[in-house]
Amino acid sequence: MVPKDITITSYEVRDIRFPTSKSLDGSDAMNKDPDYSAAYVTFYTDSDLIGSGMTFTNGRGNEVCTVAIEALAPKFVGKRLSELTANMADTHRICTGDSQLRWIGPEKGAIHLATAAVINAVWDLWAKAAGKPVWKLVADMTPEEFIRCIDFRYITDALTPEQALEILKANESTKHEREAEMLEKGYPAYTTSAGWLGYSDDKVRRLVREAKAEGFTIFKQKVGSDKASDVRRAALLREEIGEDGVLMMDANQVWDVKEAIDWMQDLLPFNPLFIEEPTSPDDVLGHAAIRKALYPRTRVATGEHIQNRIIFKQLFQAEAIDFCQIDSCRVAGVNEILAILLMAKKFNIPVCPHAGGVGLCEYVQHLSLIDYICVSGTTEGRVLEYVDHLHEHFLDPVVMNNGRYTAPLAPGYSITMKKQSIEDYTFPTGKIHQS
Ligand SMILES: C[C@H](O)[C@@H](O)[C@@H](O)[C@H](O)C(=O)O
Ligand SMILES: [Mg+2]
Repeated sequence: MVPKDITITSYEVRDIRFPTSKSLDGSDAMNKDPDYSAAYVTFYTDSDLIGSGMTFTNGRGNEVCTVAIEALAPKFVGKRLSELTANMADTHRICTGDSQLRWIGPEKGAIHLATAAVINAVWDLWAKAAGKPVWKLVADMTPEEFIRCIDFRYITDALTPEQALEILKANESTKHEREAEMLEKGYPAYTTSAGWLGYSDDKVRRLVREAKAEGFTIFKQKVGSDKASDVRRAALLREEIGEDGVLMMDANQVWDVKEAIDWMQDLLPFNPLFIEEPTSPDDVLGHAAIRKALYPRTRVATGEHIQNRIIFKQLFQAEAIDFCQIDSCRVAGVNEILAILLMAKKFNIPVCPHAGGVGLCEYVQHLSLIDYICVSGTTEGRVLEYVDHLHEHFLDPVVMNNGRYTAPLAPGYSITMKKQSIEDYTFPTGKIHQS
């Protein structure tokens, strides 16, 4: 039974790790043997409902993030859901404005990853209480309710609340058409999981063929470790996907600015749509320089390590990127994402969310639907990342159909893990970690 207003009564934090390094799933030039991990929080309430949230890390990063979540979660105990959701911008500041903690951010690093976990858990609870998936909860908001979720501090020089309202109001009367279209067709996706760096050429070839048979036409290749093998792999991928297939490349931050420009000269003949994370995520002007040197032969994408809305603002202002790859749990959850979606719309940059990790596909399907239905109003030039790993651990896993995400219908944020998976993969006590 769901009482009229529910109260958070306690929380639990888990360090959940999946040994993906054994198969090199998720491997790239910077993260050679990642263990996909979730620093996972559950809010228990005085009802049957629970709020689930997580942030993504690789392996031992979980040790730090679970402690950071422990520092934030107690602030939510005793709070009524209605008081947290009445003004989500204020709820954001419960985490980002605590002067006992703010010094270790602000709004970046482990404390911000932890903020994402707890804020997303509130969204999960809110949506479950409303009986809707998160995307629908947001799609049903008025423009005024939508912008009440956003902390506009530090971004009003690029986007004012009034301008945000204007964007949302312009889409209001046609929202239901786009919602119906998404329910019918789903959101277009690309796959990264055929192209992990540590896979053999034979495995890549087999996985590309399988993905093509499943309806995928857009593929991402990992680059940046060894130029000769990048070129060989790119030729293999082009051969498999043909000139009509779309190829993306991802360097995961391994290069200096000039090195990125030079290295890409040998890969440009394979016609990559973009080069992702060519250099440090903090280097706004470096991205701008790389973009200037390579445009229009290829474009620049980044976002999975962009720490907050402020850096996204600067990337937009500096014309440093062509694709904005929001990450659902690096910035502070749905609230901050809404701010970034609106800025991207204003600067006319397509949003193609990052999803290479555990739970990220489950999260971002909601965000792309919100983007399409409420903010951008188009899927043109937009495609949502998909990786084919670990979905079986979630109660409401993503459902793919012909290379598209099917709109999720279950109430919540699709991020609640199965009890057995939580037990088995909790580090170090879970059964999976005993051998
Ligand atoms: C370690 C991870 O698998 C990354 O390689 C992954 O997030 C990747 O950058 C991506 O774009 O999906
Ligand atoms: Mg990437």
